[in-house]
Amino acid sequence: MANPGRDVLVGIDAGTSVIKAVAFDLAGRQIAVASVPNHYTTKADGAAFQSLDQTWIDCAQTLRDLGAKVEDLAKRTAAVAVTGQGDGTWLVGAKNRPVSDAWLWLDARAADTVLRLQGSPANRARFEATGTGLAACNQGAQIAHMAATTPELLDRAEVALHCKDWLYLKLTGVRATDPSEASFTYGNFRTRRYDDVAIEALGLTARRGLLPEIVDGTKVTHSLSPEAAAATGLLAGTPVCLGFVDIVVTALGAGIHTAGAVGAACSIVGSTGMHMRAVQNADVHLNGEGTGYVIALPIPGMSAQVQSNMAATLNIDWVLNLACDLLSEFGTKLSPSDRVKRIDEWLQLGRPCAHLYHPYISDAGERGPFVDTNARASFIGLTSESRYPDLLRAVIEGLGMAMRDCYAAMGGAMPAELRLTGGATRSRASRGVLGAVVGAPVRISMREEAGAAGAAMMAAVALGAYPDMQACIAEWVTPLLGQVETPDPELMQIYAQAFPGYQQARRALAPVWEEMARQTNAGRYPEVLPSITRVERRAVQ
Ligand SMILES: Nc1ncnc2c1ncn2[C@@H]1O[C@H](COP(=O)(O)OP(=O)(O)O)[C@@H](O)[C@H]1O
Ligand SMILES: O=P(O)(O)OC[C@H](O)[C@H](O)CO
Repeated sequence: MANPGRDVLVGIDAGTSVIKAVAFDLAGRQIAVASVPNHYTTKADGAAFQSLDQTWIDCAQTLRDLGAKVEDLAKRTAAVAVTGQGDGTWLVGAKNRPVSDAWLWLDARAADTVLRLQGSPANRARFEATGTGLAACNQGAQIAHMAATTPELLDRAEVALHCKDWLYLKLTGVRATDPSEASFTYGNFRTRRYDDVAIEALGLTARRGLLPEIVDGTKVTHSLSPEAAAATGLLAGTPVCLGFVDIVVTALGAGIHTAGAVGAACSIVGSTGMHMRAVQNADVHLNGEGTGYVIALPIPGMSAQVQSNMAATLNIDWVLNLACDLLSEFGTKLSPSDRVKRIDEWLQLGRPCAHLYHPYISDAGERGPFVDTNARASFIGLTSESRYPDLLRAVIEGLGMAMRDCYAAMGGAMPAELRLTGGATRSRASRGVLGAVVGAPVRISMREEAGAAGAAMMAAVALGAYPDMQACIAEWVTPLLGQVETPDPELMQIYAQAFPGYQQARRALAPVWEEMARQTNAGRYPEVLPSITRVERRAVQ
């Protein structure tokens, strides 16, 4: 290590719901966490945006709060590593000032542009290079949409960043992105560089100047600037590591790749669902439909083969909110933690496979294993006997069905072991359902903050605390993997029999969603009932 006496690594994970800063010792033991809620706004036109300045203020706050929890944090910090929510567009202009609010991965405004680009003959070549299907959440699609609709925004921009890149810029003054976002958006996962074919297929050759330098955080760090030191309470000159996108560093921390584990896969069941396995680049399977992501891992020559459900726990929140809205009409208020506590009870009361639920609750539709902005959630099989616990159970089963749909589309065998992380995997009952639907034994990690840990692991490798990532995994990840939880064979059979119906129904519903979207666009149906306002997490515009 370059600096003896510096015995703490700080990982920042700037997520969609929460921004966290976590302190670890050099062997990966968690010391303390500080967090603040993230703020973003959604609008009826599909917009989902957040303020760049506020994101930096929130991030700096978590670092100061962490400093209040860890004695002598500033002097002891060997490095800071930053990861964050992926996709989206964070435009920065002159003097490193934001050009506008950031478009998030949840933003659906680029849907028409995605359809146009998908229809172009160049799209397959783009997919073969990036390994990534185009969806409205991708920065490439969003910038192509801006180029067609609001080119003045791009004219004012000097660089197009992602969330973690913006925080890296605020921490170090360096405009950069990492190999994972660069290659799945505009590049080639094999070379981890930008690719002319991919950029041209998006129609963005003329805007190429917006793409920043690619920095591999396992090899290169930059120093914390004096301004950032003043804002965060850390010392100027502290090395800062630009982490890969949160999806793969979370998977790294949660055990996507450990020595000798054959057939292991990793699912993050958070706001969004990310289902993936670590493969050698030569073994990546590029499907005929051109969907999914291939995201470089911070391990040489390896990528995560990913299929993603746009919404995972957002569906659980929706069904819980439904109950809470009704209860509050009758004067009963349930706090968010009260609601979550009832999940297990309702899950036990609900009848297995009483209904089918398609968890496409996001306004942006679905992105894996099929891309359809018009896709919408639905229950199938309601009867007069259907009760609330049945619905709650169907929602969690639906997350499992969507997960199985994703793994089935990846090519090769279904997972031999499913390593789970994210809010919905906290309880054994929910894990039991998810494992039984996918038909795989489940394992969770004792690691509480997998995303921040994965970023900190990159800093540990960059500083030379480990000879390579494999050695770091052996100390930070493998020992924390919990017992194997075997799913109930009877449940597995019930779900295996129901799964073809789940797929058949979602295929059959596609023209219905299309027609509904047409009607909505024609103004026939109001987007939201006038009495119900959308969740405005914070008014930033
Ligand atoms: N026991 C559970 N079973 C199923 N879903 C859960 C459970 N606990 C939490 N969740 C879901 O996970 C979401 C996020 O949970 P939480 O862990 O509090 O947040 P985060 O993942 O952002 O840290 C909750 O809003 C809920 O939808
Ligand atoms: O912020 P979270 O939900 O942890 O991660 C979001 C992903 O990076 C996003 O779904 C990428 O499109």
